[in-house]
Amino acid sequence: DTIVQRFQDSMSIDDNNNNNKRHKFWETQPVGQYKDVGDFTLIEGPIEPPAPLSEVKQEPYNLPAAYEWTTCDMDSQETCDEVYLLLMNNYVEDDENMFRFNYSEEFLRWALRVPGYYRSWHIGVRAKASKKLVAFITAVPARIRVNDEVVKMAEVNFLCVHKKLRSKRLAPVLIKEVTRRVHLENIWQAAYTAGVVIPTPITTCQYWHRSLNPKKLIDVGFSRLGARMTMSRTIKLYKLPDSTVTPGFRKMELRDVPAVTRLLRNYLGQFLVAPDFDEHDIEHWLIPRDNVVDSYLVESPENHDITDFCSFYTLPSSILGNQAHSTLKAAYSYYNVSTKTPMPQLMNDALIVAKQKDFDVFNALDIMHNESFLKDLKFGPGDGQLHYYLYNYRVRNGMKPSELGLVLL
Ligand SMILES: CCCCCCCCCCCCCC(=O)SCCNC(=O)CCNC(=O)[C@H](O)C(C)(C)COP(=O)(O)OP(=O)(O)OC[C@H]1O[C@@H](n2cnc3c(N)ncnc32)[C@H](O)[C@@H]1OP(=O)(O)O
Ligand SMILES: CNCCCN(C)c1ncc(F)c(N2CC(C(=O)NCc3cnc4ccccn34)C2)n1
Repeated sequence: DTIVQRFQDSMSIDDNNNNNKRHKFWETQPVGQYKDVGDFTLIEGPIEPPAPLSEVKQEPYNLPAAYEWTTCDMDSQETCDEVYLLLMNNYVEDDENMFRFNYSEEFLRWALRVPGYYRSWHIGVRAKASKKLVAFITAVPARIRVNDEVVKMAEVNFLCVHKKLRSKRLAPVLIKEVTRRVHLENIWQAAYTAGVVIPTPITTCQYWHRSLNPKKLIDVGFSRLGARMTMSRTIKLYKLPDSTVTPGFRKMELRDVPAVTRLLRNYLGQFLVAPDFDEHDIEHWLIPRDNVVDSYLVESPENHDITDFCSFYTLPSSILGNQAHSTLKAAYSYYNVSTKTPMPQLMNDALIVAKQKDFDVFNALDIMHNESFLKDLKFGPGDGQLHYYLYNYRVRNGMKPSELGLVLL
């Protein structure tokens, strides 16, 4: 057992070629573990059975003495302001710390007050002395179909610890507390996404970006001038018509909910993992809301059938340390269905509307059938990957992004 051998052992990647990072918290959780990858004896479905509610821990987990739990009532303007500011100053940044998500207050109310939501799942941590909000995590109920099983799940999001309280193992406490509160409602599975790799992604998606305001994107460092390209040539390359081209293309309205529900349920049925939306869900998630979500459909001029649908949500980013621009206005592709209008034409109309609304960039993941329009419509691959996770539910290995029909905010 020479020094060299010990060094080699420490540097060895473990047997199934995953990074040999220790996950002291995630190794204790009912999630696919790295050692399970490639083990085809494991069957699809829950990893642990539900526990009797009497066995669920009744009281909250312990926090460090200086901190206390708080439930964030998003109906309260004051609390909503606190949540907005915590996230605006401490939420997800890109690897070069040039941008930070700036979810708006109306977006947060939309994302959190969903049909059947539990206020107790909007969890904050305050410093006892100052009452300052220093951490946050949320869950909302959702019915997610995995293959042929519709499972009641919690969608977990907005996990955030103030920059000054990082690397103190607070995140595992927040995750255990939201898990406990979800268990109290007799729900045993969850879905979540993250830019980080933890045990174990069910699939990993690539972000693609379509420039709408290339000059600003280059000025702020979001994109770079292409080789052998001038700025004027770049602006011309991304130019879009002033108005949409598809006959019957119009904004979605309340009266369209039944038809859009049928269209979207039918479309999402083909993916391995997808939401099981009913009309109430569709009304909440897809009726247009200024600065939050935009939805359009194609109503056939002949017989008034609704044949196609497209939608995107508004998620600006703060631009950190740029004199000329403070905000990047980004649209994120949401749910799109094409049964008559070719996907590239439908999504080009979405780009045209986004440009009309002064968005700087239109982002899309390579999930569902998005690959069918990404290249045609001049999207470029981004540097950000988004990993999808299920908690306490095993899916068969090697799911592809194109088999995924779920978009989290
Ligand atoms: C049945 C119901 C179940 C419900 C729950 C389902 C699970 C939900 C899971 C959450 C879904 C969230 C979905 C979103 O919101 S993804 C967006 C996450 N938020 C941000 O990135 C905002 C900026 N960053 C921060 O605020 C902090 O860095 C956070 C809070 C992220 C970590 O704080 P900090 O940096 O101070 O670290 P620590 O010392 O406290 O803790 C270190 C431990 O935490 C693990 N870690 C780090 N980042 C993440 C992450 N994004 N998901 C899961 N785990 C994460 C890490 O691997 C390590 O564990 P292990 O590697 O040693 O094992
Ligand atoms: C938990 N909810 C997951 C979804 C949150 N979403 C939208 C997200 N999660 C991770 C990402 F990697 C990401 N990307 C969009 C791509 C992008 O635009 N990258 C440049 C950029 C501009 N602004 C920011 C802010 C933060 C990170 C990268 N940024 C990469 N999007």
